[in-house]
Amino acid sequence: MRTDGHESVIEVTDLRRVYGSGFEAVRGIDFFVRRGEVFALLGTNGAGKTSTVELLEGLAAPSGGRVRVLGHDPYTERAAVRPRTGVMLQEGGFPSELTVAETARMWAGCVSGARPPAEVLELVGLKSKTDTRVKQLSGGQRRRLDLALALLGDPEVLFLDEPSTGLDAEGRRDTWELVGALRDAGTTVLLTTHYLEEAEHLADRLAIMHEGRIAATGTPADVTVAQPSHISFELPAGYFVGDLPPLASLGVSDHVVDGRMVLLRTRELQRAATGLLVWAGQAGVELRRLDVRSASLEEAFLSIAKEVSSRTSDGTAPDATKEYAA
Ligand SMILES: Nc1ncnc2c1ncn2[C@@H]1O[C@H](COP(=O)(O)OP(=O)(O)OP(=O)(O)O)[C@@H](O)[C@H]1O
Repeated sequence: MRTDGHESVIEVTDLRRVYGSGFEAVRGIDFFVRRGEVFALLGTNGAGKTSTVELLEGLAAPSGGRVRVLGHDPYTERAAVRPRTGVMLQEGGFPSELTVAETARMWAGCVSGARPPAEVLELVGLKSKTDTRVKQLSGGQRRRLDLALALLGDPEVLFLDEPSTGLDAEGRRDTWELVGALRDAGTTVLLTTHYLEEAEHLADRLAIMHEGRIAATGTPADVTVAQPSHISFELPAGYFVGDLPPLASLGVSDHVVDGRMVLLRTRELQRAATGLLVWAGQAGVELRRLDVRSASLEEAFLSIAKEVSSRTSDGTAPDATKEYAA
C-alpha cells in the first residue's frame, strides 16, 4: 500500500485484542508506518502498547481488525515476515550462564543470513563485554544485548519495545544515536516508549495510546502545536494582573496567578508575547523570571490522556481520535 506517495510497511486497521479473561486491551486502532520512518507508540501504563506490538510481531492473532507488515499478515504468514523483521522484546530472557559472544552466536544460528555477531556487538557498544556472562551485565547492558540480537538479521523493520528502559542518560543517548543511524540507513523502526523526550527526539510520527485506543497521531510537532503555549513571569512590584493589557486581546485563553507569578496559556504565542513585551516596554518595567515556551510533548500527552479519560467517564465519544496532519 502507498500513503501520500510513500510505501507503508505497517498497516493497522480497526485492530482489537481481547484477552482470555474478556478484557479488551486494544479497542479498534488504526495507523500506518511508512518505509524508513521511526514511529513511536506512546502511552500510559497499561495503554495497550505491548499488546499491539505483539500483534505486529505476529506473536498472537488479533481478536478483530487487520495487521499487515511488509504486505503480509504477520501471524498467518510468519515465514514471509519474520526473516525481514527484528524484534527487541522487553525481557530478552537469555540463559544467564552464557557469555555475550556465545549468546550472540547462538542467536545468529537461528537467523538466516545473520550478520557477524562481533559486528552487531560493536554497533551497540558491547565489544568490550564479549566474554562477560549475561548474568554479570548491568540492566542497561542487557538492553544493548537485546538490541544487538534484534539487529542480527539486518532487518527492514525493527520493533523496539521500550529500548532505553533501564539505560542511564549516556546509554539512552547512544541508543538514540543508533536508532537515528538505522533510520538513515533505511530501516523502518516502530518503538514503544515511556519517555516522551525519546519520542520527541526520535520519532518522525507517533501515536498516543490511552486505554486501548489511539487518542492522537501525527508528527511530534503536530501533536504539540494543538496544545496551548505558556508564558510565565513575575508581576513587577506595584502591579496587579488587572494592570496588564486585557488578556483576551493578547489571545490568552486562560491564566493562573500564584503569588506574584503569572502563568498565561495561549494558542497565539507570538501575539501574546509581543503584546506583553510591548506593554512592559511602554510601562518601563522588567518582567523577571520571564519564560516563554511552546507546549512540550509531555504536556500534550498529559492533556490528551486527561481529556480522553473525562470523555470516556462522561460516556461521550469514547472512540474519538484526534487526527493531526501527518
Ligand atoms: N495476558 C493478559 N491477560 C489479561 N490482560 C492482560 C494480559 N496482558 C496484558 N493485559 C492487560 O492489557 C492492558 C494493556 O497491557 P499492555 O502490556 O499492552 O500495556 P502497555 O501499554 O504496554 O503498558 P506498559 O507501558 O505498562 O508496559 C493492561 O490492562 C494489562 O493488564
